[in-house]
Amino acid sequence: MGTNDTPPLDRPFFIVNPASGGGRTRNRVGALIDAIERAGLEADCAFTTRPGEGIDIAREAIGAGRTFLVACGGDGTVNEVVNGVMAEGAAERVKVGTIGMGTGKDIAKCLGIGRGARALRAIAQGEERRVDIGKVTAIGEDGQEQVRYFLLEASAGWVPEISQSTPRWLKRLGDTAPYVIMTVVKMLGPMGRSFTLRIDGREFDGRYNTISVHNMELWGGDLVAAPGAAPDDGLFDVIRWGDLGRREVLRAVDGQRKGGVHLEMEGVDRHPARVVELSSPKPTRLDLDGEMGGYLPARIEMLAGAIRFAAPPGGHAGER
Ligand SMILES: Nc1ncnc2c1ncn2[C@@H]1O[C@H](COP(=O)(O)OP(=O)(O)OP(=O)(O)O)[C@@H](O)[C@H]1O
Repeated sequence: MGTNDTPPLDRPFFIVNPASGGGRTRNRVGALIDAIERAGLEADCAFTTRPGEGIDIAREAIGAGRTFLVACGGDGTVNEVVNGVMAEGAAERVKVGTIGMGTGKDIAKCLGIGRGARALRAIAQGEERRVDIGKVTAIGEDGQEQVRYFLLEASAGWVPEISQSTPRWLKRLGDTAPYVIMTVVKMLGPMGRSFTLRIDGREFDGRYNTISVHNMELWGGDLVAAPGAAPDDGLFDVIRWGDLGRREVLRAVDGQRKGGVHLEMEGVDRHPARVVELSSPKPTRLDLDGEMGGYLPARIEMLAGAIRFAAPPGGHAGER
C-alpha cells in the first residue's frame, strides 16, 4: 500500500534507537531511511536520546492518535515500544513492528523478520500476527512495585547476569563474542543461589544457577534457550538450570549454541506455564528482554495474543 492511500495516523511511525547495535545504528540511519522509502513508505521517524525514552515516545505517539509503531533497534527498543503501548492500554488499536538493528535482535528473528527487507515487507504489506507477551509485577529501582511487559524472556540468576554486566563498548565486538567473554569472567564468581519458585501454583523451591521464562526460543544473540518455544501458543517455557558446577554450566551454554541440546543434560529441564512466581532470599535482579527489569520477587503472567505485530503468521527463528 503506498503512502498516498494511507490515512496519516495509520502510517508506520518509526522509533529509532541510535545507540542500538553497540552504537552502530547511528551510522546506519541514512541507509534505514533509504530502505523505508524504497519500500514505498514515508520515513516518519523519532529518535531516542536516552534509555527508556522509547516508552515515552510510544506513549506520546499513541496520545497523538498513531496506530502503527515500528521499533528500529534491538530487543530493548521493541520492549520499550510494547511497554508504551501497554501503559496506554492501547494494545487493541495499535500495531507494533520492528526493523531489527540491535546486537542480538532475537525478537525479530523469532518472528521470522530478522532480515530488514523481510521486516519492511511485513510493514508495507500490512502483515499481522497476534503475539503473546508476559506481564511482570516486580520491584523497581525505587523499591516500589512496578508492572512491566516482555516479549522474549524474563529471567534471574547467573546467565542473565552475563548480559546485565556486559558493558556497551564490549557489545561493539559483535553479536555473540561479548557474551562469550562475559561468560568466562562470570565463571570466577558463585554459580548458584536459592530460589522460591512456583509454576502454575506448583512448588519447585531449591538452589538454581538460572531460572528463565521464555515466550520465544532465542536469547543472548542467537542462543537457542527454549527450542521450539512458540510466540503465540499461550504458554511460557520455564527453563531451570539446577545448581550446576562450572563445567556443566559451560556445557549448557554451549548446548544453547548447538540448537538447544542443553535440555538433554541432567539438571536442566523445561516446564510449560501460564503463571510463574519467583523470589530469592538474596537481592536478585530480573532481566526482561535482555534489559534490567527490576528485582525479585516477581509474578510473571501470560497475556495470550495481547500484541498485534507486523509479522508473517507462523514466522519463526528457523528463517533467520
Ligand atoms: N540515545 C540513547 N543513548 C543511549 N542508550 C539508549 C538510547 N536510546 C535507547 N537507549 C537504550 O539502549 C539500550 C539497548 O537498546 P537495544 O536493546 O534496542 O539494542 P541492542 O542492545 O544493541 O540490541 P539487542 O537487545 O537486540 O541485543 C536500551 O536499554 C535502550 O533503553
